[in-house]
Amino acid sequence: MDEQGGREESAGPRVDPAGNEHPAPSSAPQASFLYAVQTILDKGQGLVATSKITKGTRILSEAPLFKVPPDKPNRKVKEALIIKELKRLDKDQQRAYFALHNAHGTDHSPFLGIARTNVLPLGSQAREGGLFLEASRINHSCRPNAQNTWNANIGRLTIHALRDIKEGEEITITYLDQTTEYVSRQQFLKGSFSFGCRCELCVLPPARRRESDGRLSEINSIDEKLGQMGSRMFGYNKILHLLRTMFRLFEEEGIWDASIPRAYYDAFQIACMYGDDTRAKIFAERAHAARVIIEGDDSPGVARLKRFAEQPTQHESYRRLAHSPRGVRPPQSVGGLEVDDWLWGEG
Ligand SMILES: C[S@@+](CC[C@H](N)C(=O)[O-])C[C@H]1O[C@@H](n2cnc3c(N)ncnc32)[C@H](O)[C@@H]1O
Repeated sequence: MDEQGGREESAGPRVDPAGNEHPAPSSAPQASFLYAVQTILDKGQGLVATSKITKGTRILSEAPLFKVPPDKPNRKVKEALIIKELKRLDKDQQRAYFALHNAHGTDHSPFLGIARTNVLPLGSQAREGGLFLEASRINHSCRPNAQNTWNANIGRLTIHALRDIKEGEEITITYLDQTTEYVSRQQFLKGSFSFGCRCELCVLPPARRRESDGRLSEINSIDEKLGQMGSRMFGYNKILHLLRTMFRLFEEEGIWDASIPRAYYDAFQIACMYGDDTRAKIFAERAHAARVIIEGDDSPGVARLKRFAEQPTQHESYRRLAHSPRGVRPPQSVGGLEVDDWLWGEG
């Protein structure tokens, strides 16, 4: 499929995001006709909000046309598997597959080129991907307003609004980690998707872009340190301090995605390790609340966090680093400020 940048907008089919065949059981707000597939200047097709979409809304829920194995070990094997899957589809579905964008030109066969351009991951750590006809039309932004998540409970990919989206605004997801710095972002997007990103973050003036890169680099360095948090290399208070710094950097960078519940989960784990039940419970509750916004309340990850929020002591690492409880009751809240200082060990 060729890029159609600059053409007059033509509203495509409207889609019922709840999916009539398999309605999603999530209680996240949903509405019909939330988006239309349209031609977007310089981006080919994309999804545009047809009404205001509030943060946490499930915009789309879609079953894969087929699943795609990881790239390695062998391209030929992968291609043969895709061809086998395509043969199982009906003619309309095959046509829809070949109408998807191919960012790889003649570098690969169309079977592989289309798959490599459009596959979305089936889980944050999953090597397997899925081919989705509707979600594949969502373009990238380094500061997206929506997030894709594979929900294994319902066997569907879901897209949720990360913030309020205005009517007429394009719906975007990110194709890479939001903490990737400018040059690496551009290289990856050019190499894997053949475009130079011109999102709000990528068009910042050079001085502000350097500041942004500095924050992203600091987030990544904290993340590395947190990876060693079970090793006693850093004490409890130091880790809490690092996490609070990370949340401040997320806020300054405008990052509000799965990194938020992940960081609260890290905080939960460390509080568990030190037997700090009170903080562990609060961190698990925050991780749960953030993840519900991003994935709805029907995903396996959300159910797990709910269990930990109810019973933090059930976590496998509970009191692994300290045998006596560290928890103290939180101070009385005055506008929430003291509680947050106490929570991060800075009160
Ligand atoms: C998964 S497809 C997204 C849907 C695609 N626009 C279409 O017409 O089907 C990925 C391709 O969309 C285009 N694209 C996605 N995000 C873009 C962006 N921010 N700027 C320019 N092009 C973008 C690139 O051509 C990329 O290879």
